Amino acid sequence: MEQSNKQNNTICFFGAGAMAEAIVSGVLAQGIFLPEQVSVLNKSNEQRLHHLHSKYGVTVSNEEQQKQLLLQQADIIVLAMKPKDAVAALTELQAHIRADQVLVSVIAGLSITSIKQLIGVKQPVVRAMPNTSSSIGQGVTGISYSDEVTEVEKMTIQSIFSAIGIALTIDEKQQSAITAISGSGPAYIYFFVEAMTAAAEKLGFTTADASKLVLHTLKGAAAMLEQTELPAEQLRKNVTSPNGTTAAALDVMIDQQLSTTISDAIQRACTRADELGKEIERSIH
Ligand SMILES: NC(=O)C1=CN([C@@H]2O[C@H](COP(=O)(O)OP(=O)(O)OC[C@H]3O[C@@H](n4cnc5c(N)ncnc54)[C@H](OP(=O)(O)O)[C@@H]3O)[C@@H](O)[C@H]2O)C=CC1
Ligand SMILES: O=C(O)[C@@H]1CCC=N1
Repeated sequence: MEQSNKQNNTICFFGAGAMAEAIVSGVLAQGIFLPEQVSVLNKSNEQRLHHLHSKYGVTVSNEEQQKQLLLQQADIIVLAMKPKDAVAALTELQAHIRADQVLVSVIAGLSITSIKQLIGVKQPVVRAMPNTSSSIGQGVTGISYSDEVTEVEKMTIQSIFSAIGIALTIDEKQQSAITAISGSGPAYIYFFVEAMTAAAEKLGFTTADASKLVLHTLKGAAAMLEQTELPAEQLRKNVTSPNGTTAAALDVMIDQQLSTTISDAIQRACTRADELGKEIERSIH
């Protein structure tokens, strides 16, 4: 309770999806905000609001007048809708926002310039790219600030994202790149886990055993990276006996150019983040 943030008493999530829930869950678990300091708004999905209210005890709304009130009362507003919904939401917000409210966008591609164009230039704007691991305090967030954000506000934002993982201040130019690495990154790992689990089942393990084997292999490998501080290449070599099983598997991956596929995929995600930003810019003009 003592840890709750006294300088910023209320935070309002404009958007109630997966990313909003990951941050809400993380900040509540870490005691950064109390449930009564948090509100979450969406467009229409009642079931989703019911879930968030019953699980976290936060205030929820999709009703116009109450939404306006909650937005006006908030010290920090987090924009957490899909890029395609951003222009409509910011246009709606423009009528209610004050210059002493900090606007934090987690929307992929949406630039600080576009946000300012839609809401006015005096606003302190934060562009952040978190990931869903924030829900368990293991997130990665890249943060960029507009010139209007004060040092005190920066410290507050930094403390929020640091409480739910690691937070790096980055140049806004790097936002698409960080989106492609750590924003989307958990999905790449889950995809790899899905493929390994399916392969284990094909080799005769039950789904439960296959999942357990893969999960613990992943956890052990991540812990080895963290605890030994050895480079991944060295750890990989330690597993790979000459002419052994690992070498046989890695030969298949190398033959099928898995590294190139991963590099191309990440580059494509980075380009897609830029495209999302440009699509938003075009819809403003
Ligand atoms: N998921 C992730 O891993 C990450 C996502 N992001 C970014 O976070 C943002 C949200 O993604 P995610 O949570 O996955 O998306 P979801 O689709 O899960 O959630 C989007 C939410 O926005 C709400 N919404 C849409 N329009 C409005 C509006 N005009 N007013 C209020 N609420 C609105 C939707 O409400 P309703 O359901 O009622 O329509 C829904 O609650 C995206 O911009 C994405 O780029 C960033 C980092 C990681
Ligand atoms: O897929 C997306 O566009 C968002 C941004 C990063 C993770 N999810």
